[in-house]
Amino acid sequence: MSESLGLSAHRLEEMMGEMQQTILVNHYPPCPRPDLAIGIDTHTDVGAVSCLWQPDDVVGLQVLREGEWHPVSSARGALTIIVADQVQIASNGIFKSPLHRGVLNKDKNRVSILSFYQLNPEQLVSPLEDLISDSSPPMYQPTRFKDHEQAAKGPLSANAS
Ligand SMILES: O=C(O)CCC(=O)C(=O)O
Ligand SMILES: [Fe+2]
Repeated sequence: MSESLGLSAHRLEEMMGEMQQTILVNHYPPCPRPDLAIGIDTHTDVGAVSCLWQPDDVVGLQVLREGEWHPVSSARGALTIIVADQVQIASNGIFKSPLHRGVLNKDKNRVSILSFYQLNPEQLVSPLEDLISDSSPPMYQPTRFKDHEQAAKGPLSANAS
């Protein structure tokens, strides 16, 4: 990911500092009225990146793009990588941390397994200097991970001004 921004291979990782991995297993039981209920409501992931494994063929992850919800299916056995907020900040908005949600299914169980890469609570993340120029001013202020986690509600907003 760093190299795709024209940076050295570990630049994003260095900005994130020592990360810890949190594993989460979600179970979505069948729901007779999926139109009236939600599994996991709209959010962005707050850490660096999230790896999602959907072991069943039941699609439940949706991402919001241009005002529309799109299902995200994975090839069998494949991991889906979700860019999270800290990579959006460090890349100065080039990588986007998508709004997503988990929806329910009428007659099928669904399990999703996630590995979140979280930061040390004191870790300070700011847009990488190499990505800042007169034409690309910083979109975010340096923010400690614990403060971001606390404030995280809804979409990540540009707050450098
Ligand atoms: O179950 C899913 O596919 C998404 C879960 C999710 O977004 C989360 O736990 O943060
Ligand atoms: Fe999520």
